[in-house]
Amino acid sequence: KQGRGLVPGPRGLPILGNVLEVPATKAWFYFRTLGKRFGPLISFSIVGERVLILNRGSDAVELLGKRASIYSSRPNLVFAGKYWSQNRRLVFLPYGDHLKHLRAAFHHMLQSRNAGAYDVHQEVEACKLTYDMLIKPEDVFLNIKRYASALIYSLAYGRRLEGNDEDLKNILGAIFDIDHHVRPGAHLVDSLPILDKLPDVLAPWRKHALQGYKRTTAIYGGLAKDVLQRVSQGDVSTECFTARLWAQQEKLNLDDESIAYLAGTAFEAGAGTTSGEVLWFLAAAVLYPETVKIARSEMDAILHDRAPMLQDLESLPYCTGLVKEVLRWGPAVPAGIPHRLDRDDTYQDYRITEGTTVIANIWAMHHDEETYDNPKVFEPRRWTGQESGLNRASLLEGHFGFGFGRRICPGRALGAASVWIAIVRLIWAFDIHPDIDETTQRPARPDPYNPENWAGELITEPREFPVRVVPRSEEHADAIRREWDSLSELGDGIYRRPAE
Ligand code: HEM
Repeated sequence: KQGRGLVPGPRGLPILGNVLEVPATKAWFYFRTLGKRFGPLISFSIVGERVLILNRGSDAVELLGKRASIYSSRPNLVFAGKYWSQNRRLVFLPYGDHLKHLRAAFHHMLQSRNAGAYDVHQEVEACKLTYDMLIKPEDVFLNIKRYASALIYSLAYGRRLEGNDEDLKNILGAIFDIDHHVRPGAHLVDSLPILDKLPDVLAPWRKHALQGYKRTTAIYGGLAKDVLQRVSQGDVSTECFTARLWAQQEKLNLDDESIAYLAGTAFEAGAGTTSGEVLWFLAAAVLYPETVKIARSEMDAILHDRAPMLQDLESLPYCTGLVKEVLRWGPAVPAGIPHRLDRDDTYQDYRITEGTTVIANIWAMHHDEETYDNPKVFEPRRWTGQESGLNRASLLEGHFGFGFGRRICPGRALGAASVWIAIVRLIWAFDIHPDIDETTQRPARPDPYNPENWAGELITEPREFPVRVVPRSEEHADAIRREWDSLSELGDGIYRRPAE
């Protein structure tokens, strides 16, 4: 074969390329289907921009991982990145010094003073999740979303979400806006950056984006200033990302707005992903009830009725394998976040040109038969039985759910542990049954192979399905009520409880 051709892919129209073929929604399914015709690497163009799709993990490890020095940029998002975010959202930044600076600050922000300090937050909120399931069984999905939001809110702003519902409404509004504006095709200027050369009068979208920036800055800025005020009154004694940034503001060389956006970004990137994974667990529990039974017997045998804590993670290999399997089987970010290639490159027999947008189809990678045996099947045992056992770090290995190389998710350890404690607590306390689906008149089957069962585009979750989460016994329901009652009595000191 002659070398150095372009990666194969569907032939598109002149100028428009394949823009009319690529579906605007759930594109990871379409990209996987293309793989059946063209192989694991596929390329095409969209209005002049080259796009490379990676459907197999080993290619992503090579390109986005080993060659990270040139594959770590992001496509240029003029509307959402340059104007709406004023380059303060690190997730949209091209690779370079500004990104490195903000990623370093982000790491610093997540660095807890005390080992295990987040465990208390995660366990308190997981207890609240089980309590909510008891008292609001009709709100199964909402209870899980509330869990993830309350957790990130407490870590980011050092106080409980309860009683601060207005904040949650504002933050979710800001997330909704930004999500809306990054959708493919949302703004022509993102496909044709030359339009950014137009003067304001011919580019009314610019004003619109700047207003969005102002609105979001008021929300995130207000929350960050409030932390500063509470710190000065000696009123933030718990874990708090924002307080940590204020304390190091000079050393980290951050202006006030950057601090506000770093904490806001943690919320944007961390809440929907965490709840998305816990919700995919619900789908797995309905489709593979025997795995939940095995996990529960393991817990009962080892913990003797006690509710699981994060410190039990290594003693519960099947449960930990189950959580890892959730991260593989139902990735919350199925098409990753696009990377961009900074220089011409060659790979295998192919030429990949500078500026190519590289999409890691994480969902296809996780369902690739050459990588995993029977990938369609939810099977926790594929992760157990290794001699070294499973620990917190191994939750992050063997799959691609947290992305790649220099853009790998900086919140992955926190996210994986939050997903773990929520899932094992739910298994410990509740039976999960499918409810009758009104259209089919059969028990719901939220099969992830059907695009109809997915909600969301960048950050996803299973579309809501009828499910019942019922306490497994009156003793377990009582234990949850008792635990929550004693935690609530601690008031603001709730997260200071020594982890027993
Ligand atoms: C189970 C939960 C989570 C999942 C599945 C997840 C997944 C991902 C993925 C796939 C990416 C894209 C990586 C790439 O471009 O290659 C990403 C990026 C990111 N994540 Fe997460 N994430 C989770 C939780 C979190 C949490 C809790 C935080 C913050 C506290 C967070 C913060 C971020 C940030 C800031 C980025 C952008 C990094 C960059 O552009 O350099 N994530 N995440």
